[in-house]
Amino acid sequence: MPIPHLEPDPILSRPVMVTGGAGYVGSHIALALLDAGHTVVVADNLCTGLRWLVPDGAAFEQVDLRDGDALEQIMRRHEVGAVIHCAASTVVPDSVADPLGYYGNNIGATLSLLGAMARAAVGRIIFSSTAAVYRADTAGAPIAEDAPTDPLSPYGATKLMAERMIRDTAATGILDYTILRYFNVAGADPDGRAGQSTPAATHLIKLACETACGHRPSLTIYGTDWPTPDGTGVRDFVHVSDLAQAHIMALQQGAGAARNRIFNCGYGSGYSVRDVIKELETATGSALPIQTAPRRAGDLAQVVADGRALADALGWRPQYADLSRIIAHSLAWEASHSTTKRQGLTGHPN
Ligand SMILES: NC(=O)c1ccc[n+]([C@@H]2O[C@H](COP(=O)([O-])OP(=O)(O)OC[C@H]3O[C@@H](n4cnc5c(N)ncnc54)[C@H](O)[C@@H]3O)[C@@H](O)[C@H]2O)c1
Ligand SMILES: O=c1ccn([C@@H]2O[C@H](COP(=O)(O)OP(=O)(O)O[C@H]3O[C@H](CO)[C@@H](O)[C@H](O)[C@H]3O)[C@@H](O)[C@H]2O)c(=O)[nH]1
Repeated sequence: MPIPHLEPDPILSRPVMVTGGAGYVGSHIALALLDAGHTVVVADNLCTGLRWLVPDGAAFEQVDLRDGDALEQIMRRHEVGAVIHCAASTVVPDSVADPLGYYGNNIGATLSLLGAMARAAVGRIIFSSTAAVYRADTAGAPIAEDAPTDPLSPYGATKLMAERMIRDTAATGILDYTILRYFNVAGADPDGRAGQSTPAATHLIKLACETACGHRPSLTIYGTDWPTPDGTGVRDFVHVSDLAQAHIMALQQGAGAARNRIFNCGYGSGYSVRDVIKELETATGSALPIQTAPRRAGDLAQVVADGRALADALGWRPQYADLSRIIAHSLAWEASHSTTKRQGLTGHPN
């Protein structure tokens, strides 16, 4: 059979813009892009991001995405070919307290970004979405991409609306998209180049590692009466470096298998809050100080991905699908970057 002649994808020879690239997930994506040989431009207003998390090899543009004119100029100046859109306000309870702030930032930034992409003829977007778009009563069994959506929180609603804006824009033919719905992101770069340093983070593994390193007095377990094997919440923790690889694959297959698709990003395995605590205690060799409290408003018993589509369609092969490695990498980052956290500094501690 003749071997088909595949044209090189012209988008891939141009720089990639990472919005939110000074944040937790975006900084790992920027590193993975650089490792894969791409030219990277980070666009971030540093509202929660940290300048020192932007890798040295990436260009940095401090810009609020809602300033569409500035964004368009940056895209033109760098000749950007594709955008990985991670920038957002991300804390679920904050979105309940301040829905208009969340709609303003997450919808406003995506609207402005899509407009700038249209004007600057940037033809591909990879979007950071979330498991929080799914309807709450789908939780229990692993969730596939065709499960019903109906977000519980304003945060989830902003992400679902942004997905819709992206799909409607793609339908006009001016760009292609891949939407990645992340489950619970955790871990840190295995080589210690990046990790979660967001001030006032709320994620379980981050807070557990802060407790293990003595930066907070105890970890609170929210709810011990969930209908799960040990009574605590169950989640699908995905290593941030595996997640970053999913973005590279989506970008590189954006004209093929990833074109105009939605994928869950999770391993399909659930671990409870108590599993996380046990794993951390094994890693440190000491007991973690713990308190218990009632269920947190808006929480679900179990949220686990059916992640087969990403593996089947794009060939995603996670390297760190193992809670002990996720915790080891998180702990190493927390221990080595403790100075920043303790002193509330924004500069790099080293
Ligand atoms: N961390 C998770 O568990 C998780 C799970 C699901 C989805 N996500 C999504 O992944 C993305 C990244 O999340 P993260 O955990 O890295 O959060 P983060 O807060 O560390 O990063 C967000 C970044 O976006 C920047 N930003 C926000 N609004 C901006 C604006 N208007 N203009 C320019 N920059 C702006 C911030 O400064 C920050 O650097 C978000 O879209 C989030 O919704 C994260
Ligand atoms: O101090 C803590 C923090 C969390 N938990 C529990 O740990 C689990 C995970 O909580 P958390 O790490 O806060 O993540 P989620 O609430 O599951 O939400 C995350 O995962 C979603 C995707 O599933 C994303 O959309 C959200 O942005 C992200 O915060 C839940 O059962 C919580 O009740 C505790 O018991 N104690």
